[in-house]
Amino acid sequence: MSDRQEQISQVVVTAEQMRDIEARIFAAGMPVVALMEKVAGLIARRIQNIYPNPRQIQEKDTGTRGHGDTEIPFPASDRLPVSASSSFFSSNSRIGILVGPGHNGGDALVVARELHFCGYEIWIYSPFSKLKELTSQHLQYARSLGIPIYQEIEQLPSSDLLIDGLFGFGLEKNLTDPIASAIDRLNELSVPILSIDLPSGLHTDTGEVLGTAIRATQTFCLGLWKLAFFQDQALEFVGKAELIDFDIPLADVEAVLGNTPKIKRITPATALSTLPLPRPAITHKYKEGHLLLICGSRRYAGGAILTALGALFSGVGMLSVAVPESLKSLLVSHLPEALIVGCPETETGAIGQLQLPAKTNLSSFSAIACGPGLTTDASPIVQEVIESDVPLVLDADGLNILAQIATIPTLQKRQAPTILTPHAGEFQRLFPHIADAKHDRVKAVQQAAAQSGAVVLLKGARTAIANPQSEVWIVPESTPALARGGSGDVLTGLLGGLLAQAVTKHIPVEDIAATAAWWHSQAGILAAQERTELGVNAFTLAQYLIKTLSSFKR
Ligand SMILES: NC(=O)C1=CN([C@@H]2O[C@H](COP(=O)(O)OP(=O)(O)OC[C@H]3O[C@@H](n4cnc5c(N)ncnc54)[C@H](O)[C@@H]3O)[C@@H](O)[C@H]2O)[C@@H](O)CC1
Ligand SMILES: Nc1ncnc2c1ncn2[C@@H]1O[C@H](COP(=O)(O)OP(=O)(O)O)[C@@H](O)[C@H]1O
Ligand SMILES: [K+]
Repeated sequence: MSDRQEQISQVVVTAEQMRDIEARIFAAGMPVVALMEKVAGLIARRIQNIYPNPRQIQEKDTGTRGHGDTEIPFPASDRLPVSASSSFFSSNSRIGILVGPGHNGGDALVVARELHFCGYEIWIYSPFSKLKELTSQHLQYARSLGIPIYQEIEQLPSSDLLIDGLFGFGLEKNLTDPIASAIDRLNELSVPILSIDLPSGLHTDTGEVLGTAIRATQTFCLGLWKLAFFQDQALEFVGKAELIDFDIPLADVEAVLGNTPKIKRITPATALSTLPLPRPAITHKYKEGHLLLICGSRRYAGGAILTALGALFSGVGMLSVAVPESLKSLLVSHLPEALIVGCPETETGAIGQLQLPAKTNLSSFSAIACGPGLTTDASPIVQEVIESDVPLVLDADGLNILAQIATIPTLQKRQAPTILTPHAGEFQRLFPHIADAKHDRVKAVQQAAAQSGAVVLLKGARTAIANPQSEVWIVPESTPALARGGSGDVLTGLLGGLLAQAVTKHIPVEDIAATAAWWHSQAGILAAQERTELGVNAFTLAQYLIKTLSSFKR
């Protein structure tokens, strides 16, 4: 990947930012019509690559080279094998093109024309009577070529693939009938749908469904990643997401977003560069961070083991684990290398008092991670660590206790860095006044971090991390295999272990939170690839952490 591609792949934009970036390109002299040709040309070639026309394949096999036999500038890796690709199309490789009133429709019409010339059988669905001028011209030309055009949903012939160019980032208000019910009917056809730029009907920034939306099998996001692609609620509409890079100059991106964009996609390069690797040759265990984990109760013993395993695989120099006395022997048997601190417990089996080894206090540790499996009976312990001056990760019951004692005023008193790792339910308890949590996770996490002064890592299908300056890091890919009890405990341990190392190496806290979340998701992805989505229990996930890292480092 070139430096430019790497930088582009980190960028995430809102509709307004995308409009401003495009406006700069047009103002600099790039004709709108030329850009549309370029973008749609790339889309058309990509479609030929993924869904080769069986007629072309036949011609190739028999040595006759027909029109459209141009070089395809994409790797062939995701091209279907010839036999499979031939069978993707029933017999006639028929593609239906859905055309909206704006330039998303214009893009779709250029794709229609190009695929028509490549021998695909094309029909067009154009339900709007008023089109933008350029779109209207492309429709007129398509008509002149004899491509059938339908206005009514009832008239549509069958197809093997639909290309959705109804709306892109220009959609602003809710869709209403008749287009809304047409979209519902298109979704019911059980034909694969490839959306151009964005599944039509989704809000470009929040990913909310504006009335109704196309359920795409695959979406080609044009130019720069739009924010909707990383909002959980959009994922079931987006399908497989891919960026079509059409050479937006970095200078224009920077002019609109500034040198440090507010929202960034975490890439392998950014995540790996934050890891405390390589280790200096001359070091010792206390220089590589000392993490104190405070977790577990008689009721929740397993959570303590999982958190400790996550920490173990972070590579942290020293690991101490404070648990209720009755869990000590269990923890020792699972983690012979950790220092297990048995603590006096309450009647209910929660940690009643932190009893650290002689000559040790909380300030002896580089970082503390506290919460998994504690139960809310451990409230005094959580208050004690919050009052300490040690960098802190709070999760699970640590967060529930924080919510009980008032999140924002409590955190504002802290001097050392704090990372909160709530899932959506815990987030709601911590920040009940943040109304955006349900319809805009990214905005919600920004607000939570700004108000509390903590780094907030909001877990979900696409985990988002924000710092108090409202900068956001997004984990761009993950797997639902992680939706299992205990996966979050592994993350807390991993993050705690990385934080302890980061503190000694002066790595920014928010960067290490982003790296931990990315690593955790990648381990889930690799484990799911090898074991299916059903085979990734939390214990297994922890075992995949190091394997994942070495697969990237190779
Ligand atoms: N200018 C270009 O040549 C380029 C075009 N691109 C494409 O252009 C798209 C943006 O184009 P536009 O700004 O024209 O916007 P869209 O094509 O996304 O949609 C806007 C059109 O839909 C109408 N509309 C909006 N909300 C509606 C509603 N609720 N019900 C019915 N009609 C509604 C508007 O009146 C307008 O005509 C991008 O998504 C992308 O596909 C760019 O990606 C690449 C460069
Ligand atoms: N649908 C999903 N896709 C990807 N990751 C998910 C999904 N659901 C949950 N996760 C991840 O799994 C982990 C679950 O953590 P959490 O809710 O704290 O569970 P637990 O407390 O049982 O460990 C988080 O890292 C979260 O981001
Ligand atoms: K679209």
